[in-house]
Amino acid sequence: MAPALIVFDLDGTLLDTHADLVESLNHTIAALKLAPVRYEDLTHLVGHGAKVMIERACRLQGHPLTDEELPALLNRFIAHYTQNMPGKTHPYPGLIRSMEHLKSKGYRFAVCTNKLEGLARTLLDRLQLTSHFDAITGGDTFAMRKPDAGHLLGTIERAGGDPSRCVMIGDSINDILVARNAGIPSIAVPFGYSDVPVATLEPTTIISHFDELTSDLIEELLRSANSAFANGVVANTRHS
Ligand SMILES: O=C(O)COP(=O)(O)O
Ligand SMILES: [Mg+2]
Repeated sequence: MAPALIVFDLDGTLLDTHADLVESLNHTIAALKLAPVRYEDLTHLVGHGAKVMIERACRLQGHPLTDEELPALLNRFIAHYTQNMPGKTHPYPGLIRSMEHLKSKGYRFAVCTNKLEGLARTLLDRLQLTSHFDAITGGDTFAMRKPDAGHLLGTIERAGGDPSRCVMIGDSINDILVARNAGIPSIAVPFGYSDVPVATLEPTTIISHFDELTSDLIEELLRSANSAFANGVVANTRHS
């Protein structure tokens, strides 16, 4: 049987990006003389792409944005974030070891993030991680983005994967929803930026450290998902 494709979310799943996101976001909103946001605010701000993050941060600090204000702020964010990459950003503990191990068994990897694709690529390049992934797609790669199934299914297609041999791993609601919408099992990690406990998102399973991301776990998830699928327990959304 073909080895599975493991599709990762980026912010809060592959990489601990919080320090640099907070720094660039605060640099961005300082242009409007708004007070800085805190790390704790990120759970509510991150996961829907940079535009939403900037809009929400401004609203949080008492300044709802007009459509005219957003483009300049987005450019300010992109410039600052790009210039400082990789900054303090680093892979979560055990990630590289787990990927190397899974790779040696033939597993393949892709990234499906709502970050702008260009930012995701530059960040992964500067951390020398790009070569691990057969596809990297962002919130602006397709006409739709997470939680729309099309973003995940498009990522799988670009990686040459088979949707019946894929799992999605992420830290927040959009990751769990995109997997459910695409008919693919999900693994949640609790160390990212969800504003609710990840168990309440009802992922297929939860791992609290990448040491738990083993081939046994992945094969078990795929077996259960495919038998539920074959028995008609879950809707056939995979190829819609
Ligand atoms: O909000 C973002 O920039 C992206 O977040 P994600 O990598 O968790 O999808
Ligand atoms: Mg995330």
